[in-house]
Amino acid sequence: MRTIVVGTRQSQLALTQTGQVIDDLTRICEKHNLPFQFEIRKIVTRGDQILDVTLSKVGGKGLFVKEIEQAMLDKEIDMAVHSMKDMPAWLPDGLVNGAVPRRADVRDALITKQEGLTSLMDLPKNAKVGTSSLRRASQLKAVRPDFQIESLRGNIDSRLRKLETEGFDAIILAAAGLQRMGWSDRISYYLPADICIPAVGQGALGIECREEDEEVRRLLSLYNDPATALTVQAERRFLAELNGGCQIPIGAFAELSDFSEDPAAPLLTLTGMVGSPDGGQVLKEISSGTDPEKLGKEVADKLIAQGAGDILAEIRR
Ligand SMILES: NCc1[nH]cc(CCC(=O)O)c1CC(=O)O
Repeated sequence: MRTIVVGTRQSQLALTQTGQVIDDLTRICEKHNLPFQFEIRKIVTRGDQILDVTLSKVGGKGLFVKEIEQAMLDKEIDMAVHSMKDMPAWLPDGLVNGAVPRRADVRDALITKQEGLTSLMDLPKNAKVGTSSLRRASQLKAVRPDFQIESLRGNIDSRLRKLETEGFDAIILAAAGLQRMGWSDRISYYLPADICIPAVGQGALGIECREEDEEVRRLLSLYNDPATALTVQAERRFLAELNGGCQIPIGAFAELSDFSEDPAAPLLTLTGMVGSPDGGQVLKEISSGTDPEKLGKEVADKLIAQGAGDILAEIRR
């Protein structure tokens, strides 16, 4: 019996996600009679150590995954469960994304003190809104230029506490994280994905493993959800094309249409956005196609033709 060591960050969300993935994999092993058991190894990443300071100032992509990837290359762990949106667009040599499980909710959610919200227009004038995501700030300011956007850092649990202690009218979090924690009753309003385009990979998980580990790869292929994998592939190609990390106001989400003519090559629709942090400019493009790589590149090219490169250059300066 092989023990597969699963690396994870030690935030509540990371531990919950890893536990849920191990439960799913255990069920798959029972069903297919595979001789594996699982063990969790907690790893502190640089991103966890510097949650209080401005992450974008520290720079670098993959602040939450680097140490975990090194442990995998060093064979201290065999696989790792990541939030897909924290994964850099490129993986290091020797590692692969072995499975993309079925995606949860892709949308961002508003958590407010006021109840019964039916739109962003229901929030008071000059509302103080907490988010450190330039992507969220840009898209909210585009609809409500009066919003006072203020930085909000930390794990999901500490961000929820800050809604009360720091006097925000609203904070924004990914719906998926709250749902996985069993806290979806805190959500007052789901932001429609076409108004606030989610982060690339939002709501999805990525299970990373060593390229040469055939046993683990075979197990993970049984856990992969092909539809989610295709949509995430288009979004990530889009991100790679714009050379984006999570600290840049870029968003994208892809959907599979079920009215496809050819079931072997389902039709994907990808919406992408690049915005300025003050919401003064929000560029959006949408395209459809069957090849996720071509589609990701096509939407990125259309945004660059609209001037997305200038917005991104200004932010990276
Ligand atoms: N950037 C942090 C992060 N990374 C993954 C999630 C949870 C949602 C997901 O898996 O997409 C969150 C929290 C948030 O953005 O609210």
